[in-house]
Amino acid sequence: MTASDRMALLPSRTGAWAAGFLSWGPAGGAWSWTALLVVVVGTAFWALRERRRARRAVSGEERLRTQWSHLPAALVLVDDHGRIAALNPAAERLFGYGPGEAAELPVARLFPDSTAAADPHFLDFHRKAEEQAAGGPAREVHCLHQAGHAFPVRMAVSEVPRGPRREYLLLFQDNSLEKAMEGALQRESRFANAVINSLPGIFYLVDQQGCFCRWNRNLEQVSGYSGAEVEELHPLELFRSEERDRVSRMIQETFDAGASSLEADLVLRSGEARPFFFASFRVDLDGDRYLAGMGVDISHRRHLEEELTRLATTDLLTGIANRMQFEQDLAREVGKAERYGRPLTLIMFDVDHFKRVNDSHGHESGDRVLQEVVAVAGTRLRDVDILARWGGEEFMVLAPETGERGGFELAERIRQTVAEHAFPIPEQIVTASFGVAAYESGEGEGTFLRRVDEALYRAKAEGRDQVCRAEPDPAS
Ligand SMILES: Nc1nc2c(ncn2[C@@H]2O[C@H](COP(=O)(O)OP(=O)(O)OP(=O)(O)O)[C@@H](O)[C@H]2O)c(=O)[nH]1
Repeated sequence: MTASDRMALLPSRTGAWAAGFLSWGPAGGAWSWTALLVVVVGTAFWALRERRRARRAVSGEERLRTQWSHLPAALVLVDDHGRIAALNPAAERLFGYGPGEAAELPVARLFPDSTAAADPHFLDFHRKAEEQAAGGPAREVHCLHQAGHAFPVRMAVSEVPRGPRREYLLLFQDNSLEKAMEGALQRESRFANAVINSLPGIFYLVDQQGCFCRWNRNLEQVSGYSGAEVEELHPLELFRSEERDRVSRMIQETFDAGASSLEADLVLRSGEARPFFFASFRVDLDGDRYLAGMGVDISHRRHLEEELTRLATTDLLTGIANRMQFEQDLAREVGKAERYGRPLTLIMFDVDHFKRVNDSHGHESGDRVLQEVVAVAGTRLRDVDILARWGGEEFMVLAPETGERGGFELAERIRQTVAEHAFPIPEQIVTASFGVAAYESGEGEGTFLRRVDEALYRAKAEGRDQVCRAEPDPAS
């Protein structure tokens, strides 16, 4: 098929014109073909360029529109009359408006009255845009949801030049999640503080430099130090100087082994020392180590323990040391006498014919006599001497730093005082018999006791109301 044939296929008038054009010319139509080719190719290039340009323009606009629609941040365009020119979908969702619903509304509708009341220039977006451009921070504001509730957001404003007029782009970042987390954190912190403050004892958290990081109200109330003073305190300052090594070791042990406990006296601001039980444990937090712990006031327990010890070691009738306590004292003093070669004397005495006192005046009177014997004997003793009830109507005096002669004289003084004392039992003289033994190096408590007992026995046998010296131990 020739070109003419092809043209013939075109609609009649165009075909006729084209067929004429193509057959015109000196080269039998060849020039016309070339010209046509140039025109067609040129037109095609022009059309292609225009199409690309148009496509570029369209795609730029589309891209903007896509970004406007898909940006997670909420954007509101406001004209210089304070009317909303446009909201992106994120803004519509944030403020609760349907598509296009908020257009043309006054922008003030997006904020609660309280916001404007708090800042009369709040709606002066020009000023805000200038502040923002000068590096001012995005501000936290409250916005108004279409449903009527206010919510916190962060707002940044920028000015968009639009010919002689201005528009403002408001960018909102919903920080309600941030606020909710902040609130949750504050609640957590309040909860932790409430727990710490409701602990029955004192709570402390100390870092490795020995600074108090946290503590509860009890610590301030019990110690008498204010919060500001606690901040300046080193934990060791709360203990007596002689206990600081022990406390220091506990602190080290806690950091090394993870936990430890100790009983020590807490020295209060007033200077009073109060016994506490401390249980501490190590806390590893963000690469740092802390010592956390609790201290419980054990004054009551300590008092009960002391009371129990007193009851266990004291004779209830007379209030002096009982036999168990005396045996401990004797062992200790004998040990000292052996170690330092110092003199030690033991006196044992027994109320004479005490059975008769009971029989004649009753057991209660007998008790009173025993109490008065102790009181009377006590007047003759030094502070270092130990008076104890050995059992029944038998008593012991242990006189450290006292030889046989001094011990004999002491026993004689006690004997005389008892014999001269007016006991509350009419017509009956109360006397006592005494044995005295000076400690012999190496004999031990057993022999020492046996010798003094034998001396007392002799005093009884030889007529009572007298003092007898102990014989030396035949085995020594
Ligand atoms: N009231 C009273 N009597 C006690 C107590 N302990 C022991 N007695 C009495 O002390 C008396 C001791 O009597 P004896 O051992 O016979 O000795 P004594 O009568 O003192 O005679 P001699 O020791 O030989 O001079 C007994 O009657 C005991 O009941 C006490 O705590 N209170």
